[in-house]
Formats: sequence, C-alpha cells, structure tokens
Amino acid sequence: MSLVKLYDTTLRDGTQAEDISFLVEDKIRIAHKLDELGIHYIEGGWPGSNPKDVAFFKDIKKSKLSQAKIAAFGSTRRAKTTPDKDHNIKTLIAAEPDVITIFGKTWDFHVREALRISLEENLELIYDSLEFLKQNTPEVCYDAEHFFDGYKANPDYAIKTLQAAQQAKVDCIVLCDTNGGTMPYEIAEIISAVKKHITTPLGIHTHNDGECAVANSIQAVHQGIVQVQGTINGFGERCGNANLCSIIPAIKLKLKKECISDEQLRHLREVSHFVYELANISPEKRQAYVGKSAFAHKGGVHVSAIQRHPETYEHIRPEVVGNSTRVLVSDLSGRSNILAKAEEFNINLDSKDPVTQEILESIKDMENRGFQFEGAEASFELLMKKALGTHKNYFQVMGFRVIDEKRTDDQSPTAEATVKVKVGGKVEHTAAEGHGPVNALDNALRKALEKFYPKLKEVKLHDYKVRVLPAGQGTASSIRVLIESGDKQMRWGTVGVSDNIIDASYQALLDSIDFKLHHSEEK
Ligand SMILES: CC(=O)SCCNC(=O)CCNC(=O)[C@H](O)C(C)(C)COP(=O)(O)OP(=O)(O)OC[C@H]1O[C@@H](n2cnc3c(N)ncnc32)[C@H](O)[C@@H]1OP(=O)(O)O
Ligand SMILES: CC(=O)C(=O)O
Repeated sequence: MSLVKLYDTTLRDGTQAEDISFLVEDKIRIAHKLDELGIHYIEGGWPGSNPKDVAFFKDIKKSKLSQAKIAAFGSTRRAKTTPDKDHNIKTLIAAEPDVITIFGKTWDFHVREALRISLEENLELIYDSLEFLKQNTPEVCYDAEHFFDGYKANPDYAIKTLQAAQQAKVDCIVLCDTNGGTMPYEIAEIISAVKKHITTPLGIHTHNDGECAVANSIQAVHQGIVQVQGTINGFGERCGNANLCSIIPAIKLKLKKECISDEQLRHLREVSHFVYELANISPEKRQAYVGKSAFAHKGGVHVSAIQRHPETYEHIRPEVVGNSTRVLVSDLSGRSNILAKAEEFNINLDSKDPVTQEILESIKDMENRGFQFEGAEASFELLMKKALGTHKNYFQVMGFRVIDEKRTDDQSPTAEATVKVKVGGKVEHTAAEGHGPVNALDNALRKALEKFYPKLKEVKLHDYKVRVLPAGQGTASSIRVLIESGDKQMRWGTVGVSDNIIDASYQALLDSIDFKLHHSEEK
C-alpha cells in the first residue's frame, strides 16, 4: 500500500484564522499530540514573523518527538537582495528545523501586482532561494502559492515556476489552492497536466473558500500526490484550510492508502478535541468523523435500522476514529429510540410493554411544550423511571422564594433565596445569597439538601443555557433552561420549561440533584 505523508500546518496556517492564537506552550503540546497521531510533518510557524515562532523552534528541540519532522515556513527571498542576505531566509536556517518550506509566486498576476517584479525575476527568485536552502537544510518543500489559479491564467508560466523549483532539487513541490475557489474536477485535470512536466514528488495544500478543501485534497491523493497539507479541525485563513480530521480517515478508509496506523486513527477524535480545547473554541458538533453528532441518530426509522445493523445508517464504524454511536430522543423518535435509551441507562424495558408507548407520547407532548431532551438525557432518564414506577423520592420541595433587589440606581442588585424541603419526616428551611436569583436558588437548595446527602457537595454546575421559545410574546414568552452538571465521574444534562425563568431553572436544578442522588445509590 502506498504511503501518503501528512503535513500539518495547524500551528502556522491554522493560526492565521480569526480568533485562533496559541501560546508557545500550547504549540509544543499540540506538536506532541500530532506526533503521537502519526503526522509526518509539523509546520511550527514562520520564524521570520514573530518572537513566539522563534521560541517554538528553540523549545521544541528540548523534547523528543517519536517520528514527526518539524518544518519552518517562510517565503522566497525579497526581490532586491540575495538569499544569503535575506532576513527571512537567514531566520529560517537559524531556526534549525528538520525541514524548510517556502512559498513562491506561480500566478503571473501576483508577480506583477503583489511583488511588482518581472516574470523572469520571479523565476530567479524561486530558483536561487530554494537552491540556497537546499545547501543549508536536509529537506526543502516548495509551496507553489496560487498554483491552480496561476495555471488557469497562464499555464506555461505556472509550469515554468515549478520547473525552477525542480531545477533547485527540492524534495516536494506542493500545489496550493491558496484562494480556495478551485473545484474537484479542475484539481484532477490540472494535476494530470502537471505530471507531464514535473517528476519531483507532489503535494497538495487547499483552502476551503468554495467548501471543497477536503474534496480537493482527496481528489489530489486519488491522482497520486504523496503529501497532503492541512490543519486539525480545518482551522486556517478566511474559511479555513483542508481539515485533516476528515482527510486522514478518507485516505485510510476510502482510498485504502496508508498514512497513520489503525491504533493512531482511534485517537483522531481525541486530538481534534484537544486542539479545540487549547484554541478555546467549542467543538463543532456536526464535524464529519469526529463531531459529537457525526454518529448521532434521531429519526425513529434510523434508530430502528441501526439496531438491526449499524451500517444501515453509518458510513464507517465510529470506533475506528474514536467516536461512538449515539441515540437521541425527541419528537421524531419511535419506540426504537426509547428502547435504545433504556438499554443505555440499564433500564429493563420490553418493546411490547405499553409503558414504552406512554413514554414516547409523553416525550412528544413535552417537546411540543418546549422541552428538549437531546441535551438533557438525565431528565429523560428520570422521566423513564417515573413512568416505570422505579423513581425514588429522596426529597420534597415544599416551596421556595427568590428576592432580587436593587435599592438605588448606583447599587448592584442582590439576590437571596429561601427554600423549604422535606426529607423523610424532617423539614429544613434554608436561605442563601447568590450572584443573581438562579445562583441564589441553587445555593439554597444545595444548602438544605447537603445536610441529608453530603454527596451533593461533589456536584458542580458546568453550563447554564437559557433559550426563549419562539412564541412571539416578548418578555412573557416561555423559557427553556438547559443545565449541565458534573461530579468527578461524569457530566449530565437536565431541562426545565416555564414562562417564568426562575421556575424553568428550578425544574432543571431539581432534576440535576435528583439524578445525582439516584446515580450515587445505584453505584
Ligand atoms: C499564502 C500564505 O498563507 S503565505 C503566509 C502568510 N502569512 C503571514 O503573512 C503571516 C506572517 N507574516 C508576517 O509576520 C509579516 O507579513 C512578515 C514579517 C512576513 C513580512 O512583514 P513586512 O516586511 O512588514 O511585509 P508585509 O507584511 O507588508 O508583506 C508584504 C511584503 O512581502 C513580500 N512578499 C510577499 N510574498 C512574497 C514571496 N513569495 N517572496 C518574497 N516576498 C514576498 C511583498 O513583496 C512585500 O514586500 P515589500 O513590502 O518589500 O514590497
Ligand atoms: C502556502 C499557503 O499557505 C497557501 O498557498 O495557502
């Protein structure tokens, strides 16, 4: 099986994305993750650009990578100098990477407009920059910027720029779709034309402006190119770069070519989430292969079929990329969704038991009133237990009161809540303050119940989302509150709906506490 080399530019082109910035420490941690994933080349940055990138190349040498090569990025020399005097080229060599990659101009329009030099001068600049680098570095890649646009505008000149790089004996020539507007069929045609003139190994670097970056990269691999550049999660300039989290499984599972091992592929989802975490960006749910929804089944017909055979609605087994099948519960559910969830929660439920239908109808009715169980599986589990008569009443809330007060215009508001709960035969009446009314109510409820159930001290509130339901009644609209809670072992979601935001929050908080108590006892 032929090997396709993976070249990751998350740490360089990825950081050219709006909102993405990594500390040097983040870059080092990501580099190690990429190395473990089996990425062959890690482009760490542009040392001629900023001190952070210089520090990366210095620091990465202090720790050992298992197999990846570190690449430094830059450009061909400036027009009015020679390579040995060019600041950018000198800093690239000084960074002492395993590989140096420079980009140069292919498109005659860019040579004239961006560099403002003659076409001939640009060819000299490509050749002598690369030739000089080849004498000073073990491996050199050449990124032919705007190659596809350049080829379409002036094929002869575009090929001449590649020939200049080939003459300098570079190790790989990377065809770039820099503006990201090329279509997959053009990639196939142009690569086969290039191969008539160029014998140097070819690579591909695509951007996603036409939403075709992954498709274009796969098309290029199909055409026999040997290096694919991209970024984790598709981070990158404008609409992003080609997403390696989609390209890697496509190379292995669809094109049946070698790139990383099966074991490394099982860590793909983990690496994707790690990079999101360090970038401080919420993972994209609908991301192919690695997203939370990539194998989430909602329609009753789908759930029924995947239980008979997963391949009916899954294009690959999710485990091979470290993901898993999920069944969602909603008003699009059928009995199969309820039965699948019951099995997941270790609840015995017979498909012929009339309670299955009752639960289904109750969900459809509640979703119609604004509830949503997809992010609130703990509330759904409690609902099932109530329907089956296995729900236990650990406590009863006899009432609550919340006061939100702002006495003068220049004073911040204060919030206080009182609750009355009954546990066994004992009544507890407690008050607490908080940052706002919901937090005060949460504090009061826990304060009252922790006396009876000290395990509740472990529960932390991780997320609190409020959504106004679209009834068009302004501040009198119904509200849905989704809460995510967690302890040391797990996280769970609960939901509440009311036309009163405090009441909706109260319902979700109560379910969260109730769920924790049920699970502590079951353990
Ligand atoms: C397709 C890509 O993604 S390429 C990577 C793009 N990434 C970045 O630009 C991020 C890092 N860049 C930087 O930190 C800065 O732009 C630097 C340090 C590289 C250069 O900064 P400056 O010297 O201030 O120049 P500036 O940012 O305005 O860039 C334009 C200069 O680059 C030159 N240039 C652009 N492409 C090339 C090239 N392939 N070869 C040589 N010079 C080039 C232009 O001719 C222009 O030079 P001039 O001002 O002497 O006419
Ligand atoms: C080299 C590069 O980043 C590009 O052409 O998009």
